[in-house]
Amino acid sequence: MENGMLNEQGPQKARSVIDIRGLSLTFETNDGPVHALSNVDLDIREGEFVSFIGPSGCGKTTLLRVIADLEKPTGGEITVNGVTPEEARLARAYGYVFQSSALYPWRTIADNVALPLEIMGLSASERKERIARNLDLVNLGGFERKYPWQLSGGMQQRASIARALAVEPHLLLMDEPFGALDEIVRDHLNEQLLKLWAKTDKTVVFVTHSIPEAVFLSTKIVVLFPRPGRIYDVIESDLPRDRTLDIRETPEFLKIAHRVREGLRAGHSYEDS
Ligand SMILES: Nc1ncnc2c1ncn2[C@@H]1O[C@H](COP(=O)(O)OP(=O)(O)OP(=O)(O)O)[C@@H](O)[C@H]1O
Repeated sequence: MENGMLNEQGPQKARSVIDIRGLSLTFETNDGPVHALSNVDLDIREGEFVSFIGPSGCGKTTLLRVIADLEKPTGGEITVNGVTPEEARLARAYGYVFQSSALYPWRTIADNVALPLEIMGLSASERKERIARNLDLVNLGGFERKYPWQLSGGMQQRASIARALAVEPHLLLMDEPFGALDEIVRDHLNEQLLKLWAKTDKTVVFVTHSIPEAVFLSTKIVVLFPRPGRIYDVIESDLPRDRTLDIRETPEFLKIAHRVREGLRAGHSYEDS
């Protein structure tokens, strides 16, 4: 089963941001080759919120890292904003949010957000303005002088999102940013992230293990399969873009969640349990 329901509301006509054709990546290891990705085709358009979901080891993080030019593919084609991932990285085309917040404990929240801006060579006044604006966007205004260890896990992740946003990329790459948080905090951050997405009109690529998270957030859900890592299903969501958590009780939501679960079941092996 590949390529599903067509989305009448989706941004089909929008500009292509990520274009992937026949992409493969094989890691050579002491135990032989690991086919992390095999023959992946994917088109991500401006303004979409795309989630990668699949069993452990199916290549979700690897695919995100290829987009970010943190891994080189061994076959196929990929463009990001119409150029190579390396050119896109050098042009600071994306912000990257890691699984753990990856904030520097010896820097205040403001100084953590400032770091990429210092590397970009922005002036002190421009840095200050961007720090304030992006901390406000994630509701962390007033926490500039705190150190990461003085904040909760959810606040730390919001700070790392502010840091990724501060370079003002149109593309946000997020690798399980809320995976380590409890469900209530995760729900709250999911809502905030959707609001932020609506407000800033970014393209988001988001890795998750959670079906409700993927369905709640996404305009498109990509279900991956392991050994070798490949795309099993692409689901274009027909949920309205403007959503609140209540939508999770609706038949439309449950229908999509069911289809994602079917895909995950098909790709799951009991070795993973
Ligand atoms: N640097 C590496 N060297 C060798 N093998 C690797 C490397 N990085 C990833 N792999 C392998 O590639 C496959 C895909 O890994 P990846 O981390 O992308 O999966 P994932 O779907 O993100 O998994 P998880 O959900 O557990 O984070 C796995 O079999 C993994 O062991």
